[in-house]
Parts: sequence; C-alpha cells; structure tokens
Amino acid sequence: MEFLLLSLSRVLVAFSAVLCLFLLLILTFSWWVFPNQALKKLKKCGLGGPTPSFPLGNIKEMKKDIQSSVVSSNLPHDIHSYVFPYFSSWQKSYGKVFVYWLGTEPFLYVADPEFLRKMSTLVMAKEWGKPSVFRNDRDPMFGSGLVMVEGNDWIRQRHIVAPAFNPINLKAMANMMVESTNQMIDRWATQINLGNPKIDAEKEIIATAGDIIARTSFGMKDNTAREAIDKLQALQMTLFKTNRYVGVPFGKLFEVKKTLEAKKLGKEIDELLLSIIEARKDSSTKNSQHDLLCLLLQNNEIDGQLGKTLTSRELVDECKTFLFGGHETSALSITWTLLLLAMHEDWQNQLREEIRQVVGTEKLDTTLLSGLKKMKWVMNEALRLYPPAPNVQRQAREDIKVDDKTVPNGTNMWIDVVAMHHDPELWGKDSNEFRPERFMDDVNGGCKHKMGYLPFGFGGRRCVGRNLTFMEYKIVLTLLLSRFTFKLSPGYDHSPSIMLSLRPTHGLPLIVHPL
Ligand code: HEM
Repeated sequence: MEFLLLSLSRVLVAFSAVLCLFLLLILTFSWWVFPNQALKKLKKCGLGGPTPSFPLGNIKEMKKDIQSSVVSSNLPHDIHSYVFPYFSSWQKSYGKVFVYWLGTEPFLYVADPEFLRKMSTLVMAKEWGKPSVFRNDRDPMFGSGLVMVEGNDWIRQRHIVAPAFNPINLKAMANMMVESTNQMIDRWATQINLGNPKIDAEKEIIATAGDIIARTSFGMKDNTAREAIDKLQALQMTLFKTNRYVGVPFGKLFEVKKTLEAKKLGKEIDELLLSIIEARKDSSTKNSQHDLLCLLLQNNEIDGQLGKTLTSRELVDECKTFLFGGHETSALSITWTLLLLAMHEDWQNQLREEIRQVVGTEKLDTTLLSGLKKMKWVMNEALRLYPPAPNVQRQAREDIKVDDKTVPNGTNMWIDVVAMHHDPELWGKDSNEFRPERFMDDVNGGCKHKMGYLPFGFGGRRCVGRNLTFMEYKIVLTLLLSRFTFKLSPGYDHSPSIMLSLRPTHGLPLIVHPL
C-alpha cells in the first residue's frame, strides 16, 4: 500500500513538472518568441515605432501619458494631445505612420490620409478584417453584428441591414424623433419655470437619443429596450472605465471580476433583445410597423428566398449594435454641437434665422429639414472637431504593400481620426477653430486630402446609420433652437475623454432660457 502511494505521488510530481514546463513554454512563446519575431518582421517591412517591452507592449507609457495630459485653456478645441497624448508625442518622433504595441499585438498607427488611400485602393471592403483582439474583448457588446463581422458574412449582413436606412424608411421614423424631443423640451421648460435654468445637457440628450433609438429600432417606447440600453451603458463602463490589459496574453486574468461582469451583462442584454425579436416574429403587426427591426425582418424574408438571411443570433447582435452605436454617437454629435453653439452665440442666431426661413415657426414639417444648409455645415464642423467615433479600426488579412513599406498580414490598424481632423497640414492654420463655413462649398470642408475627414469611417464599411443620424440631429437642434437660447454654465469643465467614444468627462451644464 505504502509503495502504491509513493508511486502515485511520484507520478503526480512528474505530471506537475511536465505541466509547469508546458506552461512555461506557452508563456515564453506568446510573451517573447512570437512578439520578437513579429517586431523583427515589422522593422524589416520598413515600419518603426516606440520600442515595446514584453508582455505589456507600450501600455505602460500610454497609461502614464494619460494621467499627465492637460487641456490647453487657450485653444479648447486643440484636443488631440489631450485625449491621445501618447500618439501625439510618438508622432513627433516617428511621423504619421508607425507601429505601437498593445501587449503582444502590433498596431499600425495611421494619421496620414495618403497612406490610407493607397492601402484602401488595394483592399476591398470585404477583405478588411476587424482586430480579433477587440472583437474578442467587445464580444458582449457587438457580438457578430455588422460592425465586427468580416468577409462573405459581412456582405450578406450589409445587404440586409443597409436598405433599412434608406430615406423613405427613415422618413417614417421622423415623428418618433419629434415626439421624444418634445418630451425633453417639456422637461426643460418645467425645470426653467421652477427657477432652475441649469440643464445637464449631455445627460438629457443621451436620454432622449436612447428614447429615439429604442423607438426607431423597436417601434415603441418599450421598457425592455430601455432596460437593454441601460445595461449596454453599464457594459460600456465595465469595459472601458477600467484598467484593463487588452492585447496582453492572459490579460483577462488581471480583471477576472470585470470580465465575468461584462459576460453576464452581455448575456442579459441578449436575452432581453431575443425576447423582443421572438415576440415580434409571432406578432400580427410584424409587417405594418416602421421600425428597424420590422425592416430587418422584412428584408430577411425577401432575402430568405435567395438563401441569405440573418439568424436570430445575428438579429440580436444587429439590434445591440443599433442600440449602442446609434444611440451614443448621435447623442454625442448633438452634445458637442450644443457646446460649440453655447460658445458661439452668433451661430445660434444664424441657425435660428435659417430655421425661421426654411421650416417656419409652426408645427415642424420634417420634409423641409433638407433645406437647412447652415445646420449641416455646423454638424460637419462639430463632427470634425469632436468626432464621436475618434478612431477607425481594421486588421490586415493579407500583406499590403504601400510604397517601400509592407503591412504584414495580421497587423491591426488604428486610424487616428482626431489627429487627422485637427491636422494643420490638412486644414490650415485655423484647424482648431470652429468655422462651419469651411463646409459651405465643399463636403470635405476644404480638407487638402479627401481621406482626411472621416467621421463615419471610409470605403464600403462606412457607417450604415449616418442618414438616421442626420435626421435626428436636424430634428433635435431645430426644436431646441426654436424654443431656447443657451450659454455655457460657469461650472463647465472642458475635459474630453475617450470611453470608446469621445465624451465630455464631466457632462455639459448649460444655462438655458426660453426665447
Ligand atoms: C454621429 C453618429 C455616428 C457616428 C459618428 C458613427 C460612426 C461610425 C464609424 C466611424 C463606423 C466605422 C466605419 C468604418 O469602419 O469604416 C461606423 C460603422 C457603423 N455604424 Fe455608425 N456612426 C454613427 C451613427 C450610427 C447610427 C445611428 C447607427 C445605427 C442605428 C450606426 C450603425 C453603424 C453600423 C451598423 C456600422 C458598421 C458598418 C459596417 O461595418 O458595414 N451608426 N459608424
């Protein structure tokens, strides 16, 4: 018996030793050998950048730079070195195209529109990848929805999703937008009547945009949709407000609690959305409503005959993408505009006058909104100075040769939209000033390169929801400007920050007065 126990313990010791050796080998290869091979290859391909340390890559410097960055009080719109201090300082040493590392994942930084143009003439939309490291990390938020999917699956999904956003379908959603905005206006009026003209505009606009996207996605102010939006916001906090180590091998082990929390929230959101979708499929009114879900289900039926459909899983992921992507970005484009208009009362007055001339002062006729030209310039300028989506991402799925450089297959790409939108070489000396008239005669705002202005991304993967945003933007601004005048509250603290999207960290308090 004693002999048996002794033999068993020896086997266990030997097994543990082999296991440790195996783990050590995995760590050595993933933390050292593979990243070093990739680093050498990138250098050989002509791509330099800050030296990474393994296994964190350049994460340490990035975190340190964020803590020490200060927004310039003279030039409040010169935000690049504030929101991306590390990119701003690396640009000075390595130029507008270089490689940096998130853990053991190489990222090609691009702030040169000509480099981007050359790459995108070589790679078609369906051939681009989305960084696997982000796809994996953000799975609870976007799943395999249109934002993340690649190849033939992307073509199939885009083919079904894009028609839902055509102008005729969007027109049918305008009334829902007007109704939600009017409810916000009533709240503001009540608060002002009670003697409190200080409105937390960011919070209000985010809530209203949430209402609008719940209605445009699911047709009604469904509490289930509202609950899903609240959970998506909690998920965003969990994923982007923590000290996580994306790209670092086994990085999730540093934040097990947050990872599990994100998974749980993702699952709860999926269940909520699935219940809405299944109920709609069984509903007798499924074909008579004018919301995005109804349009997706209709397109699904038509395309089903060609064997191209969205599965229930994909429908859930699409709805999740609309709820989060469509809500947050649109709300921020309006919020940043309110900041800019509060700082430039002359533009408030110009827009008010345009509204009076084009749409009048009676009940809003949304078919007239396309005549609001100056409002479009203001929107474009706000999206330039404060792009809600501050970067665009891709991953190379083949070697891409641009002049003397080769971007190897598998390299992730981070296209720095904030940098390009503020670059004086592209926009001139006044690149950090609010000058909507630069868009008067040019949809690119006079940018010296047609790929230097990318608020909605580029190529075949450009944002599918932009027309919905334009309509929402014009409705909310028209109704607000027709009722109120506003200026910045003295308590406003200008500190934009990145939480996936570009947000005002401490909200936007405005002092609002009825006209
Ligand atoms: C101001 C508002 C918005 C901004 C700034 C914005 C920005 C973007 C950007 C930068 C991309 C990535 C494009 C690329 O990779 O080249 C994108 C993609 C996308 N957006 Fe938007 N977006 C906005 C509104 C919306 C709305 C309202 C919806 C839907 C309700 C939406 C749904 C999507 C979807 C589904 C994609 C993926 C498209 C694809 O990969 O084929 N977005 N958006």
